[in-house]
Amino acid sequence: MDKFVIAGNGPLSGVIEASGAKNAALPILCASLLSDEPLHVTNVPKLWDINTTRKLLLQMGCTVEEPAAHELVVNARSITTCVAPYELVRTMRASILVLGPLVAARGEAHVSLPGGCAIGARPVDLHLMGLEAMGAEIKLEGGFIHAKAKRLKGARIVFDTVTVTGTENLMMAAVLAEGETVLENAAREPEVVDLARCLRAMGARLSGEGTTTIRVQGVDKLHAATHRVLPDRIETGTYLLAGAITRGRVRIEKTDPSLLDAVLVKLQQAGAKLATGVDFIEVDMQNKRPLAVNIHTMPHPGFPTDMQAQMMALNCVSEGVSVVKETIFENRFMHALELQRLGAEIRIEGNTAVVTGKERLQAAPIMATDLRASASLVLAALAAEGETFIDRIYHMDRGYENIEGKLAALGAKIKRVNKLI
Ligand SMILES: CC(=O)N[C@H]1[C@@H](OP(=O)(O)OP(=O)(O)OC[C@H]2O[C@@H](n3ccc(=O)[nH]c3=O)[C@H](O)[C@@H]2O)O[C@H](CO)[C@@H](O)[C@@H]1O
Ligand SMILES: C=C(OP(=O)(O)O)C(=O)O
Repeated sequence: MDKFVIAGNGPLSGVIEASGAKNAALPILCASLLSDEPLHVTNVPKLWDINTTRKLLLQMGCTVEEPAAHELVVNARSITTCVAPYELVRTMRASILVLGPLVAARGEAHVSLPGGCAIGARPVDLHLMGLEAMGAEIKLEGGFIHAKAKRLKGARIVFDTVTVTGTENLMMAAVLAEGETVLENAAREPEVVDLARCLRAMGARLSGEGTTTIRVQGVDKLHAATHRVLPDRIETGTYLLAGAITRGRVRIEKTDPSLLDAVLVKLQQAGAKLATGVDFIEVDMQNKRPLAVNIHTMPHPGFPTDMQAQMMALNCVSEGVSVVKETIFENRFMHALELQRLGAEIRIEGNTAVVTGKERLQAAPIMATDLRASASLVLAALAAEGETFIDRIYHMDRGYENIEGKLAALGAKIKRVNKLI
């Protein structure tokens, strides 16, 4: 199993480019199932989750071409099966995103129930409730969701919890339904907005994305389209924190500062000097120790849960005491135990972590438990004294393209090794 060996070596500095957003590319690739014509997606990040989605689409009978690096053309005309098997779904929760498109466009779907992962139970009851409200017949059997519908019917659906993939699944289902669907208390995440833009390019009629009410007027069919995936705000935020935690100066290009308002506010509170332009963000810590900042995760536009672990790592070396409250997932503090191995002082009480900043962390062998937990460990290792070994970094490859290349370009000493150490 691959490991990272990271030697903390002072301030990082330099310029790197953001990749396309994983959490936008995944639903957009699944949206290809809504049409018999090709969907050409550009700025697709090179990630494990993208490979898994590709395998999922291929085994359903879609064709997937790669006309250039970071581009995929998917055509679902030749689809032969509406099954998303356990072997693929268990490696990627986002596979649930084929459910809405398959029922809407093909009248049936058989999707393995996505399991819980290390960050919480993550049920899909709201996805199913919405599809049922649109007239789908749903059965759970043998670990699978079986959904059937002749043609879905528009409905008014009120989410009692804000759900990102739930909103995406039902938005995709609604574009081919008969009549109007209204999604209330919808997720406002930029990735939902990006999916809506892609659907519109394919001929869908919808409005309100980016607000809590999304209205969709169903159409009979969608057509070919080209869509560029928006930049990854979580990847961008992670590298900005790599600059901050090492007291360095890092510039991220091909990104969009308007996607990261809540994170940039926290970086400023931590004492970072920020410069932004239409497509870049630069963080400059001016060699100073960061200040501790309180975090309270919230659905967009609040502070993203997918940046909580990385921010906790920053707090571990900041001046002062901070309170980190996780309100989205009930078990998203696995990184705290590993950060403690590096000498961090963290006290967990329910969904709250109280972090007392230390001037320095010390290297130790540690283990990645999920995607963003891994990112926080990499950040902490960059700021620790000595050589840190991080095991199970396959989690990281799910969501960060060429992480060691990008960090090395900023001056980090990071190596991927594949042997027992
Ligand atoms: C592929 C993708 O885009 N993943 C993101 C997506 O995950 P995902 O879409 O799975 O997360 P949700 O927004 O659905 O989850 C939010 C909360 O709602 C709960 N819930 C969700 C659905 C449901 O049917 N019932 C229910 O109770 C979840 O358990 C969780 O407590 O949004 C999360 C929250 O921003 C991010 O951390 C993930 O990176
Ligand atoms: C939790 C994440 O992804 P997923 O929903 O695919 O598990 C993430 O991107 O941080």
